[in-house]
Amino acid sequence: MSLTTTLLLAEQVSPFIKHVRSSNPLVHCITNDVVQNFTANILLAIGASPAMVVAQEEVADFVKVTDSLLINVGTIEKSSAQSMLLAARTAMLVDKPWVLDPVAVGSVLKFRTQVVHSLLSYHPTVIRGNAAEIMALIGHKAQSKGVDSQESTESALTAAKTLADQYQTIVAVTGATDYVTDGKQVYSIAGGDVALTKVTGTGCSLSAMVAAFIANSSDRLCAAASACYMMKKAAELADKQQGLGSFAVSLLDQLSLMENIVVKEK
Ligand SMILES: Nc1ncnc2c1ncn2[C@@H]1O[C@H](COP(=O)(O)OP(=O)(O)OP(=O)(O)O)[C@@H](O)[C@H]1O
Ligand SMILES: Cc1ncsc1CCO
Ligand SMILES: [Mg+2]
Repeated sequence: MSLTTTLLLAEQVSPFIKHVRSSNPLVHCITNDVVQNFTANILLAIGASPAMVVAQEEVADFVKVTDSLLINVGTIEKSSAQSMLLAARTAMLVDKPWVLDPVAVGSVLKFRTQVVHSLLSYHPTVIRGNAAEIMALIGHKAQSKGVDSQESTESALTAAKTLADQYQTIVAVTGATDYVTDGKQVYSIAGGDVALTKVTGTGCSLSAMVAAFIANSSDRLCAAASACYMMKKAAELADKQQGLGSFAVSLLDQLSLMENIVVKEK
């Protein structure tokens, strides 16, 4: 299976950034306890409206009135798992785009792995994960350390294409270079900064950004890739001199200031 990889260009990204700001999508987030606040602020910075609604009694009704849904299994428990399954099933039934972030899925953490496999049957629009997570989803052995990948995205590219084909979905596998594929086409996005791996929740928040970008979009592949591009570009522009705390704030600043991709291609 050899597919050509296309470099995503700045001019392809700008319309998606503008679309999110002008349409202000309501993004329903069922995400982990570590990243709730950071994720909400990142969504606000790009012009989306976050809402963290988790109760089993509420998720089905809420999915129907939102523009997209994010499910992230990072700190999954029995009760939140039921909410995730109900929300994903509803999203499929009412045709709402949704993103699955399969945090730390794999052989060690059996409960989340089982739930993630059930969630896959509800047809996620996009799966966004690091290399180890994407490899684990198709049963490949992958090196990871808790929530962090120790695999390159290049070694996960075949797994990403297989997964996209198998579930008729879009897979975004992120790392030093991000690859976004629907199994037919692959976009690659290089750059960013390694500082992104030193602040918790950048991947989780990127998954939320992908949810915002695919809302009300007819080109979901390019929309998902554009979200990846925006995160990398903001990290390049953010201040890395003052330490990681300031970097996290500066990343939010850069996302909030970005109206366009005005930076020259490398
Ligand atoms: N070595 C690297 N150089 C540049 N950017 C990177 C590197 N590794 C990851 N990134 C970027 O960091 C962001 C998060 O991706 P990553 O694959 O680390 O997600 P994750 O493991 O799910 O993260 P988290 O657990 O923090 O949510 C993405 O924008 C990705 O492009
Ligand atoms: C650190 C951590 N643990 C569970 S979820 C999460 C956030 C980054 O994935
Ligand atoms: Mg992750």
